[in-house]
Parts: sequence; structure tokens; C-alpha cells
Amino acid sequence: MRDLLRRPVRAGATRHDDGVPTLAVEDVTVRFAGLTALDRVRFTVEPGTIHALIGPNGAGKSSCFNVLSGVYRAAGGSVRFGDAELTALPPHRIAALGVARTFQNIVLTRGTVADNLMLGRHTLTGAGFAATAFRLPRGLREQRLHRERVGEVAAFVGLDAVLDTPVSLLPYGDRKRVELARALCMEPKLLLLDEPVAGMNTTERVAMARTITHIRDALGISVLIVEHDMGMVMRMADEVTVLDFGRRIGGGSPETVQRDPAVVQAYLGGASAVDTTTGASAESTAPHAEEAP
Ligand SMILES: Nc1ncnc2c1ncn2[C@@H]1O[C@H](COP(=O)(O)OP(=O)(O)OP(=O)(O)O)[C@@H](O)[C@H]1O
Repeated sequence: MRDLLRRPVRAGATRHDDGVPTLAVEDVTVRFAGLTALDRVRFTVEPGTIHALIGPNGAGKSSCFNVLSGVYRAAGGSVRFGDAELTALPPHRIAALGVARTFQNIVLTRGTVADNLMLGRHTLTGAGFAATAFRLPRGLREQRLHRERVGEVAAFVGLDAVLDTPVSLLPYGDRKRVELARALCMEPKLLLLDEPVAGMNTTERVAMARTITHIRDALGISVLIVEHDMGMVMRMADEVTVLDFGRRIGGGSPETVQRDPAVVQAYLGGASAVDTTTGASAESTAPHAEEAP
């Protein structure tokens, strides 16, 4: 399956080599008027690992994702993905380098599952508008290859049975899964997952955690995940970076982070200790939480 998902669909073109580059975030700073949302933040996502970016509300996690995906421009620092410097690039160029992002709030309400997954193939389309619109042989052949690939990705994430179903009819957990599959359809080397289990029930969370782990293990893709479900983070992450008030206050293995007094204090002390997205108290979102999966 790994080779299938990496298979180039553009005749004669290999979109990216087989190597998954290291993501090196170095001294990244983001400011909004008088507020410093990220203050010289550093961390490294090693190839083929799951790296979790955690921290209380307002810590700077989304701002960091927005820099990595080209939505925000950093005031300082660098983000290197292999040989490429990402901080000067627009979102579509970053996506073309193999960085795919999923979003916290699902916006998928139109079209079938297959339609939405085909959107993920957009950056890989080589035949051009004319060949596709006028149904020229090259365009048709490429469309067929993209559809095949969409079917393979759907099967990988367990959506093959609902490929022709409108997303609006799917349960919430499956819609989040479509969002993940759409990102996978971009043939990424690095997946940025923004709260992939937010709003899910326990069964859906367990299934999503398995899928994300499977993506790392079977495809070798790096995953950077922002997630408030600490049970899930601590079980699946190879490495964790902890932010608080825009600063990196800790990092390392899940075990190291859970024992770090500064991290525990950030979650349990101060005004940022309550998770405003869920209304949960700090205890339930602190890094030693034990909920499933
Ligand atoms: N576009 C913006 N304009 C002004 N301030 C912003 C903007 N985006 C984020 N901020 C501020 O930057 C800080 C970091 O916010 P950010 O959304 O990155 O945190 P977060 O860790 O993702 O929080 P959450 O877990 O609640 O999503 C916050 O104080 C926030 O209010």
C-alpha cells in the first residue's frame, strides 16, 4: 500500500522522492499587534514520526500550524522542510512540497466522498484545464488514474464503502475521516492534523487514533498533530512539544513531558487551565489524562 500511495500519477513525473524530510522549526516568532503569539519556538519533526504540539488554550498551536502551512507569515525564525525554506512560501507552494493540512472545523458538506477526495488530487493534476475540460485522451487517462488512487486512499482509511455517498449524510466521525483522506490524497510527506478527534465519541476517537498510527507505520509519513485529547496524544506520539503563552516550555518523549513540572503547572495553574473548546477542567486535559484510546 505504501508504494501505491506514493505512486506518481503524472506521466514521466515523480512528484517527490521517496525520502520524507525532517521539519525543522527554528526560533519562529509570530506577532499580532502588541501580542506575541509565538516567541522563538523551536522543535524538530523527525521523518516518519508522530510529533504532538500541545499546550493550553491560546498557547500558540494554531498560529504555529498557520506558519507551517503558509497562512501566517512569521516575524522571525525559519521553518525548513528538507532543503526548502517554508516561511517565504504561499500555501499552495508548501502543499506542493508535500505538506498537507487538515482543519479543526469540518467544512465538508458538499459532494460525495469521492468528489471531496478528488479535491485532494488537485495539486497533482498535470493534464491541465483544457485536456480535462475538453475530455482529451490525456485528460481522461489522468482522471481515471486519479479516481483509482482516490479508491485506494478511501480503502486505506476505511471509506471505500461510502465513496459515492454525499458527505452530508455521513456521521460526524466519518466526515472527519474524509478530511483526513482528502489530505492523504495530496500524497503528503508531512501531515498537519489540527484536532483530528475533536467532537468525536470514544469509538470514533479510537478508530481515528488507529488510522493515524497506521499512516505513520504503513506509509512512513511524518505527522504533526495538535490535539487536546491527552490520552490519545500520550499513547500515539513519539515526541511532544509543549507550548504555553507562545513559548516552548517543554518537550521530549510523552513520559518525559508528563513528568515535567513546568508542563504540569502550565496545565493545572493559571487562567489558561480551562479548555474553552470543551469546557473541560484542566485536570481532564492535562498531559497525564488516561482516557481512551
Ligand atoms: N489572527 C489573530 N489576530 C490576533 N490575535 C491572534 C490571532 N490568531 C491568534 N491570536 C492570538 O494568539 C494567541 C495564540 O493563539 P492560537 O490560536 O495560536 O492558540 P492555540 O494554542 O491554538 O489555542 P486553542 O487551543 O484555543 O486553539 C492567542 O492569544 C490568540 O488570541
